[in-house]
Amino acid sequence: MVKARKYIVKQPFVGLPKREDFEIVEHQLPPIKNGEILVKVEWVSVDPYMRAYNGRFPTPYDQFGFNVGTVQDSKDPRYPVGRKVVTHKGWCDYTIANASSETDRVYKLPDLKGLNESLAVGAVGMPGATAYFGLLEICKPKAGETVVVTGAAGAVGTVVGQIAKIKGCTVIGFAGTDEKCQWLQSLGFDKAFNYKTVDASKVLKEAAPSGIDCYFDNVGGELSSIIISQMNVRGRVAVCGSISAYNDTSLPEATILQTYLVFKQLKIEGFIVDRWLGQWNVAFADIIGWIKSGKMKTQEHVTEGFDNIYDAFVGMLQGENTGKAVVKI
Ligand SMILES: NC(=O)C1=CN([C@@H]2O[C@H](COP(=O)(O)OP(=O)(O)OC[C@H]3O[C@@H](n4cnc5c(N)ncnc54)[C@H](OP(=O)(O)O)[C@@H]3O)[C@@H](O)[C@H]2O)C=CC1
Ligand SMILES: C/C=C/C(C)=O
Repeated sequence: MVKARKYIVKQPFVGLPKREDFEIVEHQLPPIKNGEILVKVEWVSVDPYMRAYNGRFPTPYDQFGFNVGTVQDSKDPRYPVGRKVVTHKGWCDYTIANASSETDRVYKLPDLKGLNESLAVGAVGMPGATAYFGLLEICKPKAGETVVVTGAAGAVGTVVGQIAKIKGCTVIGFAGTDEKCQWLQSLGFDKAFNYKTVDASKVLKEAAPSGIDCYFDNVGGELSSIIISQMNVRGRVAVCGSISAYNDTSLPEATILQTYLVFKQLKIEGFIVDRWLGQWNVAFADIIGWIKSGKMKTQEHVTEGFDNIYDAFVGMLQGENTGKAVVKI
């Protein structure tokens, strides 16, 4: 019998999630049954969707999310002892998973060719696939076009901007500190602006005098309205998320965008990365190749310790991370 720990969400979040919204529960895992594996978790991911999806589930629920671990015991021959796996079993130190369960979402760790295993919840995981398919399938950027990305210094945004550079675009990022903006420029972004201090409308007119062709929207809100208002005819917007509003308790006032959508004939499309679930490996192979060849750089914001997952989560929502926020268990 293995003693395990996990985080349970006890009550719906109101505004920024509070420590008391969670409870750490210690429990004995039963012996595994046929088709199950026992996994020792090594890396846990903290992501914005854990906030965004909170209202959809009745409480209490086990905090879901991707993690990386090693199979310790197995009654599934596809996943022998020692096999590295990704699961969606969330914030826990040991877990029992079933690879045939849609919610457990077990898959073999991709061949990372020597890269850090934690990347399997970042650039070579769900966030990387989000960037890859959202940009390439919805924005469809062409060489020479101008791409803007918000949330640019985060897990998804850093990959979006670097893929756009690889595709020959001019890339403008928005992020929440001057340090993040300097780092983005060191990655090859043509311009990066601190959305908290600049006049976004003004800096965009200067940085993209011929207008914006593609916008990868991670944040929503007024910043996105300003960006969309400066798009070129037939511009494409991939709406990935709206983190600026996840902690809001009331609907904010909104700029009317229809004028721009109509007269600029914009295409604006929301998406969930699972649309391309069967093709994630294609994204992972390209991203691993770009990292190995030096065309793409990754950075992680690592928090140590199971007891600190809540702090890592709230820190990420408040912008403490540069690159992907992960927790080492
Ligand atoms: N559609 C899909 O399938 C998916 C969507 N997403 C979405 O992509 C977005 C980015 O996720 P991810 O890369 O994992 O997270 P990040 O690594 O970017 O972390 C979140 C970042 O959001 C920024 N942020 C917080 N509050 C605000 C605000 N009020 N305005 C602007 N930015 C803010 C912070 O950076 P800063 O310092 O710059 O403010 C923070 O670091 C989210 O909206 C998420 O929900 C993610 C995965 C899949
Ligand atoms: C799968 C993730 C979705 C969002 C909105 O973050």
